[in-house]
Amino acid sequence: MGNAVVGIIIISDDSHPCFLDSTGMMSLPDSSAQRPVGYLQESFPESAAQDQLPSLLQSGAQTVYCGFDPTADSLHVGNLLAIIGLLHFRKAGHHVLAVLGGATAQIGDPSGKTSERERLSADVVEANTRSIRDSVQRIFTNHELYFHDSSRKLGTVTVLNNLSWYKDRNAVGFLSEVGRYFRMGTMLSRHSVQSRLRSADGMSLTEFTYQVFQAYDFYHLNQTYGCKIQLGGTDQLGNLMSGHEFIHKVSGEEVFGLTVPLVTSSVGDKLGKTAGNAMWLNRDRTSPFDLYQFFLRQPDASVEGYLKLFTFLPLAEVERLMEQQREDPGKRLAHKRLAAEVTKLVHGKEGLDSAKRYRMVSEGAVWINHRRTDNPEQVLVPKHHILSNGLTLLRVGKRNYYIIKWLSF
Ligand SMILES: N[C@@H](Cc1ccc(O)cc1)C(=O)O
Repeated sequence: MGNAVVGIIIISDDSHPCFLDSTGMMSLPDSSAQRPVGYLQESFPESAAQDQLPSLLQSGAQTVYCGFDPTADSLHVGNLLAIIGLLHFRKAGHHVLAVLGGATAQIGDPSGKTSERERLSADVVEANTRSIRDSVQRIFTNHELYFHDSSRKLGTVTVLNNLSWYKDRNAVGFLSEVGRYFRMGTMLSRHSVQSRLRSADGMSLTEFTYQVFQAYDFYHLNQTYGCKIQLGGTDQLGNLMSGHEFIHKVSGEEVFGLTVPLVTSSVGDKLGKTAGNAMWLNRDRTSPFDLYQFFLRQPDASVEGYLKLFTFLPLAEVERLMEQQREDPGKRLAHKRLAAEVTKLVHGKEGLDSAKRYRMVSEGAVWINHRRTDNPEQVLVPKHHILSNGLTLLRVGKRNYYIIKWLSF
C-alpha cells in the first residue's frame, strides 16, 4: 500500500458523517458545515474506504479507539491530531475510547523509531499514565466547554489503561492462546520490523511482539465495547493491520483502521519536534504562552492547512480568515486565531488568557519600574524588581499603571 490518500472521511457537524473520495467530493448534499480537510490519510482495508466504512458510520453510533503510549509524562503536539480525530468522531455522535498504553509503553513500539528506547520501569510508566490521563481528559472537557454546540448530542468518552487487561494474564497463557494466530512471515513483513532488522542494532523479541499487543487491544475493545474502528498516526498502519487480521481470524468480524496524517513543518520536520524541542501538551513542560507562540510563528504557507486540521472552525470561517489575512498579512489574523483555538483546546480559557497576558509582555507593552520588558520569563522576579521601599511599579500598555506592594520581600 502506497502513501496515497485512498479515502477521506468527513465527520460532519450534523451527526451524519459522510465519506469523500480522494478528489475531495462529498457524498452528502448539504455540505455547508462540513470540512473536507483530508483528515484521514489512509484506511485499512483499502477497499473499505468507499463503501463499508461510510455505511457503518451512517448505520448508527460506532465506537472508535486510539491508543497513546505513556513513554513520557506528557503528550506532544504531534499527538494532538489523533485526539482531534477522536473529537470529530465524538462530535458526530460516535463513542470514543482513548487507550493509555500502561502495558504497551513497557514493551515499546518500534514503529517510526530507528532504535530501541530504553526500558521504562513500571513505576515511571504509571506516573506518566496519570499525567497523560489528566491532560487527555482536560482536552475532552475543554472541547465540550468551548467548542461544542450544546444542541447536538456528543458521543461518550472513556479513557482506559491497557494494563488493566494484561495485569492478570500470564505469558504462557497469552502465547498459547493469542500467539498462535500470528504468522511469522506477516509479522516480519511489517515496515516497522523490516527497517529495524536492517539497522545495525537489530530488534529485540520484546519490541518484535509489540504488534501482537496492539492487535490484542483492538480485539479486547471489539469484544468489550463493540469497537470496530481504530485511529492512529501514519506510522501505525502495520499495527492496525495486525489487529484487523487477528480479529478477522478469531471472530470473522470486519474491523477498520484509519490513519491521520503525520503533520510536518514546511521544512519537513515532524511538527512540534524541531531540533529536539518538543511542544508538549502539559503546561509544566510547555507553557500556554509557548504553545500559543509556536502556532503564531508557523509559516504563512502552513496556516490555512493547520486551521483546518487543528481547529473546529467551519470551513467558511477559515476562508474568511484567509481572505482577511491576504488583505493585511501584517496583522497575522489567521495565525492569531490558530494559536488561540489550539491553546484554548489544550489549556482552556484560563490558559488562553494567560498566554495572551504574556503576549503583551513579549510585544514590549509592559514596563516594570519604568523599564520596558519583553521577556515573559523575567517579569516580576522578586530579587530584581522590588524597590527598596517594597514596591514595584508596573505599567501595562499605554494607560494601565499598577503599584504592587509586597508584603514580604
Ligand atoms: N502504538 C501506539 C500507541 C498504542 C498503544 C496501544 C494501542 O492499543 C494502540 C496504540 C503509538 O505508539 O503511538
